[in-house]
Amino acid sequence: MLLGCIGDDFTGSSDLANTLAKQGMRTVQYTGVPDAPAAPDVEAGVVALKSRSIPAAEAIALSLKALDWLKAQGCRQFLFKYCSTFDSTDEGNIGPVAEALAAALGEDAVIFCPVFPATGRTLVHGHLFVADRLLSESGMQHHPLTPMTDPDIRRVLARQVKGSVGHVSYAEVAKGAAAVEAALQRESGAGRGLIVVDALSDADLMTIGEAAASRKLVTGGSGIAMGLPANFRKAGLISGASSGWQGQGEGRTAAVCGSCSVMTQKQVAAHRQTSPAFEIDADKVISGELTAQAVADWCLAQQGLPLAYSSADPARVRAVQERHGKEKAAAALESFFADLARCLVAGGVTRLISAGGETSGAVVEGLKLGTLEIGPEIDPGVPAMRAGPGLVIALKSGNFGAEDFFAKAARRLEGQA
Ligand SMILES: Nc1ncnc2c1ncn2[C@@H]1O[C@H](COP(=O)(O)OP(=O)(O)OP(=O)(O)O)[C@@H](O)[C@H]1O
Ligand SMILES: O=C(O)[C@@H](O)C(=O)CO
Repeated sequence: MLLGCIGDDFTGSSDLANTLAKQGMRTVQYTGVPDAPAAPDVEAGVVALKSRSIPAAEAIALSLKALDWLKAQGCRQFLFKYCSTFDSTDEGNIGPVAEALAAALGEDAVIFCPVFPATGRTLVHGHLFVADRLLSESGMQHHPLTPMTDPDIRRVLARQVKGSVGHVSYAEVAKGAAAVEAALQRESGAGRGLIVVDALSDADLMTIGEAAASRKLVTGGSGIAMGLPANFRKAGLISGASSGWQGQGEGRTAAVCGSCSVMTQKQVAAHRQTSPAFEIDADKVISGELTAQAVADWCLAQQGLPLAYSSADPARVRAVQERHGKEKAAAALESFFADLARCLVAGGVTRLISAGGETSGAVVEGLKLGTLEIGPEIDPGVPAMRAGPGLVIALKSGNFGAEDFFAKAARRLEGQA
């Protein structure tokens, strides 16, 4: 294994694995820290953690454990993947985890670059945009667990870390890899070793990747991985063999969705126009009145692609959180989705689509999925994956995918182009 990656959620990890696979690295995603060695042909390993919204100390401990495993697989470089919208709170977990990994690796110039142009995330003057809106006006200010109300990533990071935050400007990135390398050294030499790096395009990410060739640790969204495989290729270390992934023809498809993000709500609305959809009432889940088995039975009785969703607009989410408490509501819904996934698979579902990072984490853990083999891309940031001989799965980050995502994912999982 050459590149060892730690993802702070499950959908984000598959986003990263998708980027690395597209760039020609043989990539595998692991659910949590494996307790056995990786297969010898894996070139990039992504250890998916569910550490985005847990207490910072726990996120650090888990990430360091993942780092130890990746080091033991022989990795030469390490990547900490977080959300392209920098989902975190002032307590963490991006800053504290990155600082702990940097200390463990002895890296004194750590890149922070959440940029993912294919999904509209760009960074300039240290400010993160989603399409043409500042992060704080993009809908992310209403995120149920990590509302993002400050678009200046330098300021957000500074509130999370012990060390000092530096910046590499867009003007420097535009000058090329040597200029970025020099700027990283300048910032680190001035004691600002946690360095936010601007980027607007895939070409900028390739430049930053080239400049990061000798860095032990880089951090960012999946975009920061774009330029790293080229360094290994240049060194003659990548085999270029194809993975031979195949879709799942037999069985049935179902979709589950706990994401409340703006894009997901559009996808749910589009799906409802043509296909069966069951709205999960959060209050009834929390009270125990609605069971996962009942929802699974409903799904399994439908023709076409059934979708079970709890997605709601920010006002309804807030009302549920006020009635029950944020953590209790999230825990109840996530354990419901884990049960639902188990019931669906037990009922014959072989192609499962899950939307939402926390939701997908619960689904993957609920199904006890171990190693995920990366297949073709469904939409930017979302690959089809094989979880075992009888199950293929797609994990969609909240804001990813086109409006017809659910139907498209079903086709890809079946093996259609
Ligand atoms: N109807 C609802 N009322 C209150 N909370 C809800 C409701 N539906 C979902 N939630 C909670 O909202 C959160 C959604 O998080 P999740 O990570 O799954 O989606 P997301 O935030 O859109 O995705 P991502 O993190 O990938 O962008 C979960 O904690 C879930 O329990
Ligand atoms: O980077 C992203 O936006 C996604 O991979 C993700 O992590 C959202 O949960």
